[in-house]
Amino acid sequence: MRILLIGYGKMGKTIEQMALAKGHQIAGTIDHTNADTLSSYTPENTDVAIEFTHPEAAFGNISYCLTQGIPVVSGSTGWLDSYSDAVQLCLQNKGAFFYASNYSVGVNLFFHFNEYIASKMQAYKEYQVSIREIHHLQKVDKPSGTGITTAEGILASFPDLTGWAADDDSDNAKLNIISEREPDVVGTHIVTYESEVDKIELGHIAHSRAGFAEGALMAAEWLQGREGVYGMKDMLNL
Ligand SMILES: NC(=O)C1=CN([C@@H]2O[C@H](COP(=O)(O)OP(=O)(O)OC[C@H]3O[C@@H](n4cnc5c(N)ncnc54)[C@H](OP(=O)(O)O)[C@@H]3O)[C@@H](O)[C@H]2O)C=CC1
Ligand SMILES: O=C(O)C1=N[C@H](C(=O)O)C[C@H](O)C1
Repeated sequence: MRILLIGYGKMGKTIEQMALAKGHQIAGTIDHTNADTLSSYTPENTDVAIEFTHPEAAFGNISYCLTQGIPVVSGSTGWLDSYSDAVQLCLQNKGAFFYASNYSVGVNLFFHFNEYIASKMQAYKEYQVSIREIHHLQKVDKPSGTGITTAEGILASFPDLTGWAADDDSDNAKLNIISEREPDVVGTHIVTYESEVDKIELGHIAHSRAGFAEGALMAAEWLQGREGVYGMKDMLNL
């Protein structure tokens, strides 16, 4: 595949290495220094775009790909207020759009187990549930996209909770997502159910960015020849 890397930072560079090792070609790379060159990419020179940028840039990049007919895989977080607009654009243009807050297969298994555990734990009101996410100091958004997806998986089974709160345990009707930033942490997510007498935890710790890159490349390959809006549950049959 000829892959356009929109975002050539930590993720873009990890995906580039892995894509080349698998025999794919890099159609081009986009960062702040050459953002104006995005308009030179079309389905004639690009089979798929993989977009890992920034909350402010993601929707514009995805919109460009969908209106031009370039299948797009995005992993950017912090822009999901515009997700339904991206879905509309994809459907209007008969395009192909794949989105995941986290491309690691391990995290998607964690999401699956999280939903199952929440469906059991909702009956045990003595437990207080919370989420903790820990990331590197360069991360610009909080809570993490993965933290929010984890919260949504819990909230589906907890009708008494009215939503999630970012770093705020003052409202017991909200699921608190605690965000911590520490040097060099790739991505850690922990769900805790705590009572007076004990504690149950489910966690995922990423050792490197390889799992994210592998999943994004798998999604780019899987998206070839498809039309519509997809996520990891579709690809992994979870
Ligand atoms: N879904 C998943 O599995 C994962 C998602 N992520 C998410 O992916 C995103 C990127 O992460 P990461 O690679 O670590 O971040 P980096 O900061 O390392 O890289 C971001 C890249 O995007 C470029 N960029 C930012 N804004 C613009 C813009 N307006 N126009 C063009 N290029 C732009 C930056 O360019 P420049 O360097 O010139 O500023 C840089 O090349 C984040 O939202 C993160 O949360 C991260 C890991 C896994
Ligand atoms: O910014 C990161 O690094 C990561 N971002 C994603 C998120 O916000 O969930 C995924 C992963 O945890 C790494």
